[in-house]
Amino acid sequence: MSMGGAIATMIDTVTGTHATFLSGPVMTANLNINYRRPIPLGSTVLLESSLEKKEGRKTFITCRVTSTDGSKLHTETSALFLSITASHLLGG
Ligand SMILES: CCCCCCCC(=O)SCCNC(=O)CCNC(=O)[C@H](O)C(C)(C)COP(=O)(O)OP(=O)(O)OC[C@H]1O[C@@H](n2cnc3c(N)ncnc32)[C@H](O)[C@@H]1OP(=O)(O)O
Repeated sequence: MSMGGAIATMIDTVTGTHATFLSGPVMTANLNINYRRPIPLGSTVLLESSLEKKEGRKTFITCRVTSTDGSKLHTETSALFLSITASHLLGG
């Protein structure tokens, strides 16, 4: 079975890339993952990332991890990304 942290990395990467595409530079503020069914090691899965809403600096994204045919739901996630400036990245 795949580890929860590895699954979270996959989800953070996909939703973070999606949020960056929509909103420019962002950081993950919140990642809320419900693990519904285990992911067998070595299996191929589908990640579907959707924009829920944008409110000012906040970009809310949802993400489902399913089997490739969509029949098995592995995880459901809601994520919040906050737009940041270059100075935030430098610790300012
Ligand atoms: C491959 C490409 C991937 C790209 C994406 C990569 C994403 C990452 O993994 S980044 C690494 C992990 N994330 C981090 O280390 C982030 C650490 N946290 C931070 O730096 C800051 O807390 C940060 C930037 C998220 C927010 O700080 P800051 O910009 O000062 O915002 P702040 O003023 O506290 O809050 C702004 C608003 O967001 C809300 N907010 C902030 N954090 C949260 C949170 N965790 N949950 C809910 N709401 C939040 C605040 O309530 C506030 O709301 P409102 O304006 O309505 O009052």
